[in-house]
Amino acid sequence: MQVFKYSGPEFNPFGDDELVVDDTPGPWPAPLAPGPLSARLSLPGSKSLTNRELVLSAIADGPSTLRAPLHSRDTALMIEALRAIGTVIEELPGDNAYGADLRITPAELAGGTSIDCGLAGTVMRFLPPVAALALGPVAFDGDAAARKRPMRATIDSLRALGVDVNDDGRGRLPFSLYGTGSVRGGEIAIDASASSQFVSGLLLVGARFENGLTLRHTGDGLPSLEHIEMTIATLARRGVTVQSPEPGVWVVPPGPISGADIAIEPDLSNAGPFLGAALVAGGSVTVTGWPKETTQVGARMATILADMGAVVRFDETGGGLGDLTVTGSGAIQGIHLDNASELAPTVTALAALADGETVLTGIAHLRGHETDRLAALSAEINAIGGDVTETEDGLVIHPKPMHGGLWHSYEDHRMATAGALIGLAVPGILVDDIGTTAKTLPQFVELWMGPTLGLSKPSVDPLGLL
Ligand SMILES: O=C(O)C1=C[C@@H](OP(=O)(O)O)[C@@H](O)[C@H](O)C1
Ligand SMILES: C=C(OP(=O)(O)O)C(=O)O
Repeated sequence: MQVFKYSGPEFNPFGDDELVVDDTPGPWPAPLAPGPLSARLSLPGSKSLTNRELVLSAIADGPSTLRAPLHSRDTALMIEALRAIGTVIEELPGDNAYGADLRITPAELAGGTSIDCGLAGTVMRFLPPVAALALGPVAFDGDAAARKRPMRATIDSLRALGVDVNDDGRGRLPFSLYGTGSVRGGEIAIDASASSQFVSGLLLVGARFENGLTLRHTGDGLPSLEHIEMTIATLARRGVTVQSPEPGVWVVPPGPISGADIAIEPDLSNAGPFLGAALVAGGSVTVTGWPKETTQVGARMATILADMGAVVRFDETGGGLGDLTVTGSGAIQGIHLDNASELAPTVTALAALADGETVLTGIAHLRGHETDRLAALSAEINAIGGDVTETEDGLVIHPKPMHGGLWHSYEDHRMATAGALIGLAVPGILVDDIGTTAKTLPQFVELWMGPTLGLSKPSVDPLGLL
């Protein structure tokens, strides 16, 4: 693990001290904001879009090219998994700031292999239905933390589709399946209340099942509907039309999936902490390459930050893209927000620094994310003097002065960035494992210290703007 720390006195990031990189594992002193910000940055590709497009490219009728895909732990795991079952994935020459474009050539899928899901929900929920199309056994496992994440709907749905699955009955990783080279498909019902990824994983592959797929969600509320919409939109671009005759029911007809040339949008959820920094420190942060139309839930950050007191501006730059600029005064308003999805850790960090109460609802399923995010956020903020209460389906945050201390990341990239955000305003926050940001944004520290805070020379400047 690479750890970044200052060569000078801790908690004094404003002097002449140089940013040095060393390899000694240790906590990362989150820098205080040096004053109002004036930052402009571009971000690497979306995890959710990259991993959907990788899957669709692997089961398409012809080759695909992914432009500006995300290169991070979660996408590397997806690439390795698809290669393990036979897909050819090559890096194309080029000089992208955030890593190579990818050429994906589908091949006959073969089992006889094992897949490491790491802690990636998209790998553990999207890959098993793909592997079921392969000939031969495929074993799935992941990090110790991944063995706690809900997997029952994936396991049960594969069985209902006629796939032979071997598991220990806990509805968790590890398990293995025995592909026969085809999947019968047809009509099934699942309880997807623990994760929208159960639905997305099946919809992505449904057109490849002999009878297609009719999927009915039977449980309580369905979380992260935006992510299901994203799945349907990525399928539509490849010629697969998913019908939804009633809420919670989706029909995927059997048929072809086209190869495609796809430009991946920047990750708007990962933009959250950077844009939120303007609210904490004051000043402005601009994220370039922001798509005018998108299915990413991260786009909601623009409205959320406006509701929390920011001035948000979108300047079109052409080609359906623009610059999103968030300007803050340093004052933050509390909000009531339902279904914050993967944005919840960022919003909670901001709420802890706000002037009034924040109530987050509709996020009970965050207990099954990289860690139990409701427990982790309340434990960490309360440990540094804050006031967060867990409710049945969310959090209530009351602003309270906080003090420095060790901030635990729980192997969760969004817990680590939440610590960095609080550290902008609270002196002495030490994030125990900032390296966990590599799950979806390996350049987090460079972008945070460089373009955002102006504390170091950025080594990533894709648009030559900095
Ligand atoms: O499909 C996806 O790309 C995702 C769906 C969501 O999962 P849940 O529905 O489990 O929250 C989201 O939180 C995750 O970060 C990415
Ligand atoms: C929940 C998340 O990840 P995953 O794709 O592993 O579910 C997340 O990125 O916030």
